[in-house]
Amino acid sequence: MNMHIEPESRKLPITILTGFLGSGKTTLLNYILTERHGHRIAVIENEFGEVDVDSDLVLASDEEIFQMQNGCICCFVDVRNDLIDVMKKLLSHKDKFDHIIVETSGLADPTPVATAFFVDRSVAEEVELDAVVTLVDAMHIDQHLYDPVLDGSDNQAVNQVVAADRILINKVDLASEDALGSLEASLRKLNQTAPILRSTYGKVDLTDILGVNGFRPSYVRERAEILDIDMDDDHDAHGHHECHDTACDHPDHDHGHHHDHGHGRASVLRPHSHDATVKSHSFVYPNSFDGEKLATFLKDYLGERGDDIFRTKGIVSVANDERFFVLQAVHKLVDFRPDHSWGEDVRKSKFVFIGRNLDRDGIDRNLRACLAA
Ligand SMILES: Nc1nc2c(ncn2[C@@H]2O[C@H](COP(=O)(O)OP(=O)(O)OP(=O)(O)O)[C@@H](O)[C@H]2O)c(=O)[nH]1
Repeated sequence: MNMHIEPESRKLPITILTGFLGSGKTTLLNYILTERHGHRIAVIENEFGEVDVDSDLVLASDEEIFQMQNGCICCFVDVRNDLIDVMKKLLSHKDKFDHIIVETSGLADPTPVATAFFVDRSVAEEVELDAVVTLVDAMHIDQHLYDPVLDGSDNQAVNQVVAADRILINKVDLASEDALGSLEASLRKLNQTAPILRSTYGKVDLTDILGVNGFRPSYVRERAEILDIDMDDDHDAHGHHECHDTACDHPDHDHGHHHDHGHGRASVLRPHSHDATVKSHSFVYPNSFDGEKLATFLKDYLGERGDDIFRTKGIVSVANDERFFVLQAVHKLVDFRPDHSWGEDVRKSKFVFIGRNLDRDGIDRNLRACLAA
């Protein structure tokens, strides 16, 4: 008898995890990766800033983690093509996973990321978007939703809320019940349909955000049209590149001009303007720091300039201490604490500062002044 075996019909669900800088995406991811939930998850991360800090902060587990650091996932068609390449690799051993999470950088618009999965036909046949999950920092979101500097240009904090299929207000421990109520009301004005959930340190019932089948393709199609993204064209992996990210300071990226290596196709991505005033600067030092001096500098400096400096992260080697220290700051809120031992790893310290009006030389000078004698 001739048996006809059906090809695997179930598509691999993808969650796009987004949210402004410091909203708690990595925290939620770590919660997901360490929680027993029955899903086998692969993670694709796109970090903002050329020195990778996040991979040191994601808790190691059986899951597979792929870093994509060559630019902003929503701006660069090349990066979205890389996403497709990573996806193809994952699909080649898809028996190992039953869910993929794509964590966008904090300044990304999730819509161009979502469209990437429709553009490549071979991938589109095998995956389906489960939901765009947007984290909102209960303490800091207002200053980004109503950012006066962005008057008239694309506001990614707003876009992230508008595109959400699930909104997770995180850091509820830092906001009053009244503030949470009015935040919910303003989020509801931006997005009438997405369920709004609350969490502290990303702790949420995972069945509310994973495997929810909450994605709205019609919304993405509409928004793709506004962004001039052609979702019906089947692109080759490296066909087209438009670069407009003015924020990333990756050495390979020249943001002063517009370069387009199109091959005569219709435009794939019309430039959407990230906030050109937001920059990222990274610093790497081979020597160890005086922990107390550094902690004092960070508290004072960010206390003074933390309105403009949105996000600071670091992995720090502190003299006479076996452990590496983790720096996590969101605006003026600084957390600097020891983590586990360096073990065999080569000690070095790396910092990323993201924000407006960054004084690169001044930060470098100040950090050097905190190095151990
Ligand atoms: N108080 C409080 N702090 C939180 C909560 N969730 C996360 N944090 C802290 O907020 C900081 C930023 O969290 P991350 O998870 O790294 O944020 P992120 O969205 O991944 O940041 P980017 O990668 O820069 O976009 C860290 O210091 C976290 O420990 C929360 O619910 N309450």
